[in-house]
Amino acid sequence: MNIGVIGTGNIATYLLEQVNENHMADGQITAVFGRNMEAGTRLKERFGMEFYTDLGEFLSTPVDTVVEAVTVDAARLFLEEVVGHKKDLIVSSIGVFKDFAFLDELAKLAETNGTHVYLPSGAIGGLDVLQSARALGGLESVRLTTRKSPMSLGMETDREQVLFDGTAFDAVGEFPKNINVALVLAIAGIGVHETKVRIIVDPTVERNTHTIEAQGDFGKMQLQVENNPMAANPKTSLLAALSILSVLQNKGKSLKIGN
Ligand SMILES: NC(=O)C1=CN([C@@H]2O[C@H](COP(=O)(O)OP(=O)(O)OC[C@H]3O[C@@H](n4cnc5c(N)ncnc54)[C@H](O)[C@@H]3O)[C@@H](O)[C@H]2O)C=CC1
Ligand SMILES: O=C([O-])CC(=O)C(=O)O
Repeated sequence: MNIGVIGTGNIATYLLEQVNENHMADGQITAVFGRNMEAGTRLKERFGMEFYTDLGEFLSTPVDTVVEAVTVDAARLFLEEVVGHKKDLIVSSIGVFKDFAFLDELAKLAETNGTHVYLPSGAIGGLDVLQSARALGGLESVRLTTRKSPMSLGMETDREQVLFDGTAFDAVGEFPKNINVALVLAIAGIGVHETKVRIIVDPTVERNTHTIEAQGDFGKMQLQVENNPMAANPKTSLLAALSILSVLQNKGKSLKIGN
């Protein structure tokens, strides 16, 4: 598998380390697209892939799978063209699907082009439970409580404070770099306006902690992940990068685990 990566930041660099240096997936990152020439040249020298600042040129290379690792706003600019070029797509910035119609469009384009769009579970879990729970429409409520350190939220404070309490839709609008998890939860569950989100800044925690509570015909679920932040970008949890690596590892396999 020839893999392309959009982005030259933390997740992009982590994937280059794990795939090209440590051979932790069945394939090679052969091309990276980004806007930062200096970062791209540095990555090229270290990991041996090609670097492109032109998206069309990047997509004309023989990559079969593209990983997006930029930002919610930048993802909106690039994703359609990736699927349009008949590439499989793995999305990190799930917040881009706050516009649900865009996800629908992208999925239809992928179907027409015979490709796949992957939404990794990222920095959370429980998506299997939510999808099973809603199989007959009986999932009633989903709530996410996210607790992060001031550093992870890019702010300074010495007291615990609820920064946001509302819907997944509004959460992504206000915290696009911190709450992609709310969107994947909404997509797997009951939607962006029905999924409730609370974001708390807490100077006593080091880990990015996500607690998911769901209820429905199936019963109840409570799931908490306490994520170690990544050194290169403490806004992002290691589990988020690992989940993309895991999609790459499982992609070609005949055995699928979980729904
Ligand atoms: N799904 C999930 O659970 C999670 C998703 N994320 C998301 O994953 C994405 C990547 O995260 P990191 O690598 O940690 O972020 P990062 O900030 O380290 O890297 C993002 C890179 O995107 C580049 N970029 C921004 N706008 C661009 C544009 N218009 N064109 C080209 N490049 C552009 C920046 O230069 C930067 O290098 C972010 O959107 C982040 O919010 C992060 C954590 C969890
Ligand atoms: O990495 C995390 O813990 C969650 C995060 O930033 C996001 O969902 O955007």
